[in-house]
Formats: sequence, structure tokens, C-alpha cells
Amino acid sequence: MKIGVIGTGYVGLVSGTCFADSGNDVICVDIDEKKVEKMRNGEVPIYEPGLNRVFDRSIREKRLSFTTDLEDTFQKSDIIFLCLPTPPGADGQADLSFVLNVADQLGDLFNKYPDYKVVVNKSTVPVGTADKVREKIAAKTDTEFDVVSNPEFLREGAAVEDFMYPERVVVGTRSEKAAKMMKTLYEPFVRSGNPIIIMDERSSELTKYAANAMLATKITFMNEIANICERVGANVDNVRRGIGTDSRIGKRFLFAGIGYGGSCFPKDVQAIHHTAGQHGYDFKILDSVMKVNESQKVSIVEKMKKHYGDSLKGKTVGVWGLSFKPETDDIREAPSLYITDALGKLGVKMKAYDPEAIETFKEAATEDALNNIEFASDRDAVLDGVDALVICTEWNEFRRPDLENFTKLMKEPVLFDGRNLYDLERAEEAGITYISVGRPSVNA
Ligand SMILES: NC(=O)C1=CN([C@@H]2O[C@H](COP(=O)(O)OP(=O)(O)OC[C@H]3O[C@@H](n4cnc5c(N)ncnc54)[C@H](O)[C@@H]3O)[C@@H](O)[C@H]2O)C=CC1
Ligand SMILES: O=C(O)[C@H]1O[C@H](OP(=O)(O)OP(=O)(O)OC[C@H]2O[C@@H](n3ccc(=O)[nH]c3=O)[C@H](O)[C@@H]2O)[C@H](O)[C@@H](O)[C@@H]1O
Repeated sequence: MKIGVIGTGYVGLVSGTCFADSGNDVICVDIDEKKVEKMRNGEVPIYEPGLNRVFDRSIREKRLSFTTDLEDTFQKSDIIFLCLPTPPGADGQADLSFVLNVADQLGDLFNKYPDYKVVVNKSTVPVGTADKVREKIAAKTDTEFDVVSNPEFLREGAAVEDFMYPERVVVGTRSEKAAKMMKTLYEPFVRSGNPIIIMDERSSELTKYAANAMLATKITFMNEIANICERVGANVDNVRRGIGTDSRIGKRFLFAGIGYGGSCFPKDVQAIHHTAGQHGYDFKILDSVMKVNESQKVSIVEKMKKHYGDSLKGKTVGVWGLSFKPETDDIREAPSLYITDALGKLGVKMKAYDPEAIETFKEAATEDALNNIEFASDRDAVLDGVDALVICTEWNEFRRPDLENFTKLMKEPVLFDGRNLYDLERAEEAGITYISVGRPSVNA
């Protein structure tokens, strides 16, 4: 099939590349000229495991191309995917300007080249957006077209795997013609028997928010359980195992930590909360989720204050991990941004390392953070001479260090672990002061 992808961010580039890999001819358009130039030169502009290999193959086989020309993309496509940003506006409402501006331009192009095409919205958008996109296009043309909602459920860091083997594909359309085209496109991805679920556009749009809000709530619930564990002397790891084996609850997304971050959970929870409010419904549980997550992000700083008292100010603290989760260079809404800001404001000096996200962190961090941080070239260089270490991201290389290194390299082996990476007994044996999330402190 002939596919056009508008917007080559995490979603657009991964979708376009995977569609090309499954035998379609894909053209991707972006307004960012530098990014397009890079991709034309064979360079993948984001860090995403496994993407390079599929990208190189699709380019070599001439099924994937890049342009800044929307008109050319339109002419060369039967199905056009919108993979555009939908950032939060000032009041938490999703900003639809990127999507609606492009819909407006598509209206002109349908008028100029009057062939049936399907416009698919893959961005995460409020309920009713498919109608708005349809209205924008129809205002400019009498050409027959369909607008479909097709939310994306990939996770950064596992995006290619998630896209290639989705647990389900959700398609929102009431047009049989469009549904048939979407099924043909997605069939190669669900050969193992996972469903393509066809529904109306509004339900499909809400499904995406419901999924993200449910997952954010699940994580937040566990963070609150962790906070109780700390107060009653229980261990959240044991509680997690105890409840996760109940198949009604499930084992995944039960890891307590320093709050959820990323470009999606924070903005999507805000957006659905806002939509509910607009319709006169107070979505109370999500109000709590947002509040708990805000405080959870800096809970580790509170633990440091409690441990050190006023002497925290003069300390030098190492930071392991800056990205919002492992296997990505994405720093959006990462807990590290809030932790380094809070420590910077207290006048704490920091030494930080991340395998992929140092450059993106530099672009997003606050002045208070940046004025107090130096960056290290590797994991162990951070430890050299610091008074304490804060772990913000569970990169694999942080999981299995020689625990004796903490004692050898740090001024004092004091660890504040926001991701519960180490076994309490091993930490105790190694003589480390170890303060984690929802578990008893060791040697503290
Ligand atoms: N990042 C993720 O893991 C996921 C994101 N989503 C949703 O997908 C949407 C896109 O997210 P990301 O890919 O992360 O965004 P992104 O910010 O990484 O990429 C968006 C791209 O669109 C381009 N763009 C902006 N205006 C354009 C225009 N007029 N024409 C062509 N290109 C234009 C930008 O230059 C950028 O390259 C959002 O609604 C997001 O909520 C959904 C599932 C997963
Ligand atoms: O809409 C989106 O953009 C995507 O949002 C999330 O994907 P992503 O943000 O890439 O990453 P997750 O793996 O979901 O992690 C999100 C945050 O939750 C945190 N988390 C996750 C799981 C857990 O058990 N505990 C926990 O604190 C992570 O550290 C991270 O900060 C969803 O998992 C995807 O299905 C969805 O498509």
C-alpha cells in the first residue's frame, strides 16, 4: 500500500519504518528540515533500540523516503497518518493546533487532487478530534475521504517491538471502506492472533486516554502503597509479588519508584481530566494521581533532607540516569529534571551520567540544576569522591555494578535509589547506606 506519514517523531518514524518493513511504500514528511536532511543521509535522529536495523533495510530496499514537501507526500499516498505533537496547553487541555493546521492543508490538497484517501489520526487526541479533522477537510473540498482514529500504544525504548507485535490494534471508523484498508495494512502485524478492534471514532479516541490513565493510576497506586510500606516497616517488593500473581491484577506496571514521567502519561492524564471537567464531570481519582505523582518525583529529595538535615547543602551528589526511563534519550517530564532542580535550589553540587540522555537533559534542565551539575563520561566516574548517589533511571548498566565500588570510590557509600535496583541483604553486606522506595532502609 502507499502510505504517507506526517510528523517523524517517536511515533511517526517508528510507524513509517515498520510499515515500510512490512512491504508498503512509505513517504514521511516533517517540517524540521535538519531532521529530514539527517534521515535522507541515512541517520536515525532518535535513540530507539532496533530502529536503525529496520530503517537501514527499508531505505536500502527503497520503500522508505523522507521529504519536507506535504504536497508530494499527499500525491504519493492512499493512507495518510497524522503523527503530530499534541502538547498540553496552559490549562492541561491537549493543544490541537498542529493536527488542525495540517487538516486544513489536507483540505486544499484533496481539492487539488480529488482522489479518495484515508486520513488516519495516530496522535493522542481528545474525543471529537476526528470530527474536527473531518470538518476542516470538508470545508475545502467535495472529494470523498475518510478520517480514522488509530491510537498508538507503543512504549519508547521498546517501540519497534511494540509496533511489530501489538497486543491489539484499535481502529475507530464507521466507514467499511476505510476499515477494510486499515485491516489490510495491519494484518501482517497481528498474525499471532491478536485482534484488530474496530469501533467508532469517539470510543477509539477515549480508549487511548483510558489506557494511559489506567496505567498511570496503577503505578501511582503502587507508589502510595510504597509510601505506606515505609511507614509501617513493610517491603513493597514483597507486596508487589504478593498481588501481581493475582491474574486480575497482573504483574506489569506495579513497580514503585520516583513517579511516572515521559511525554505521554503526564500530559494524557491531564488532558482526560480536563475533558471530563469540560463535560461537567470531576474525575477525582485522576486529580489524586496527578498530585501524588508530583510529590513522588521529589520524594527522594525529602529522604535526603531527612538523612542529612542542614548539612545536605554542602554535599556533592552523584546522579545515575537522567532519561525518564531506560533505553531512550527522551527527557520529557523525567523525574531527574525535578530532582536536580530541587537539589540545585538547595545549593547541592551534582555529578551526573546517563548513557544516552545527557544532551537532551542539557536542553531541558532548569538553570538551578545546570549551574550545579558537571557531567561524567561513565558510570564509575560519577562515584569518584561524591558524598551520595541518587539513582533516577534503571539503565541495565546500573543494575549490576560491583557493590564494593560504592565503598571504594565514593567519599561515603550512601545510596538513594529511586528505582529499587539492589537487594537489601547484599547492600547490607557491602556496608552501604541504602535508602530506596517502599523498602526498609539499610545501614541508615
Ligand atoms: N512518544 C510516544 O511514545 C508516543 C506518542 N504518542 C502520541 O503521538 C503523537 C506524536 O508524539 P511523538 O512522536 O512523541 O512526537 P514528537 O514531538 O517526537 O514528533 C512530532 C514530529 O512532528 C513534526 N511536525 C510538527 N508539525 C508538523 C507539520 N506541520 N508537518 C510535518 N511535521 C510536523 C515535528 O517536527 C516532529 O518531528 C502525540 O500525540 C503523542 O501523544 C502516542 C503513543 C506513543
Ligand atoms: O502514549 C504513549 O506515549 C505511551 O505511554 C506509555 O509509554 P512510555 O511513556 O514510553 O513509557 P512507559 O514504559 O509506559 O513508562 C512511563 C513512565 O512510568 C514509569 N513506570 C512504569 C512502569 C512501572 O511499573 N513503574 C513506573 O514508575 C516509567 O519509569 C516511566 O517514567 C505507555 O506505556 C504506552 O503504551 C503509550 O503508547
